[in-house]
Amino acid sequence: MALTSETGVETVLAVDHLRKVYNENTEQQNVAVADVSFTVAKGEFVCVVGPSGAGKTTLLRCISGIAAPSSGGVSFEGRPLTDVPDQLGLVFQDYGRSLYPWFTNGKNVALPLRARGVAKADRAARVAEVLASVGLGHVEKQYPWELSGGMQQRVAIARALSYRPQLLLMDEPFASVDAQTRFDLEDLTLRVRRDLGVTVVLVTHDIDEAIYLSDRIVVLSKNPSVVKEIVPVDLGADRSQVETRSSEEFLRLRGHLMSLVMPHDE
Ligand SMILES: Nc1ncnc2c1ncn2[C@@H]1O[C@H](COP(=O)(O)OP(=O)(O)OP(=O)(O)O)[C@@H](O)[C@H]1O
Repeated sequence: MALTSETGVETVLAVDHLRKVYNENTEQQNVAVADVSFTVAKGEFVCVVGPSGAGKTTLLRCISGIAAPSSGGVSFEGRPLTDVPDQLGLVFQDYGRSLYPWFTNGKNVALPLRARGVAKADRAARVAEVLASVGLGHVEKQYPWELSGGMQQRVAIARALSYRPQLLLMDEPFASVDAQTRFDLEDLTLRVRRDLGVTVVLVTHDIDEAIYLSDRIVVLSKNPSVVKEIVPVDLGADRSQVETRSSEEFLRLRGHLMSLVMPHDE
């Protein structure tokens, strides 16, 4: 049964005293995540920030069920996570390696649907719908290498959304594109999240990006990481790149987050 928070909103994800040690009990032992706990409510947008090497990617691997925690755990919709759940969409930084160059964009988007046994006619309709939702209805028959980097990442986002996930996990998804494309992809992600009601957890190095996108920001300490602070972002539902980023509240949050993640504060 799904848990509910004090506010009565359903908790989709609960990370409970998660610890991840690589190469445990060997000379190469490395505590990547020391002790991290937080929850994510249904429909919420949560960003995870922290210094380089803090264990952000490791945390996301554990949340997605790709890697097993050394201790502590993750619950998804009230059930302990033991595998990669079907209701999960994943988007990584490296779209160049996540799309298959020998498949058309449409076929790339259809892959998870095939894996889940969705019938051919439904697959075709779903692919067309989801590519249109990221503004790429016209590239279905083309190949990834015929598109710009930003367009390829939109195809990767469409693929993650194709099976209508409850939870979208994104690891530095906009780090490999230029600044203007990055703003466009941020706005696309906010729109998709609003239209589909999907819950999002996104890892980023970029404090401004985290503030622009989030309802709450989980700030990790330097490695081995613990949660330093969970910062609520009270910027309203309607955000715009120019106005939101120049608002007083945005600048206040930026100052606060900088003081949390800068090395002198450790
Ligand atoms: N597969 C692995 N095997 C062993 N150690 C690993 C592995 N993956 C990551 N690590 C180590 O775990 C620590 C945390 O790495 P991780 O990539 O999770 O951090 P990060 O916060 O995402 O880093 P960055 O911000 O630089 O991308 C680092 O010391 C890294 O070397």
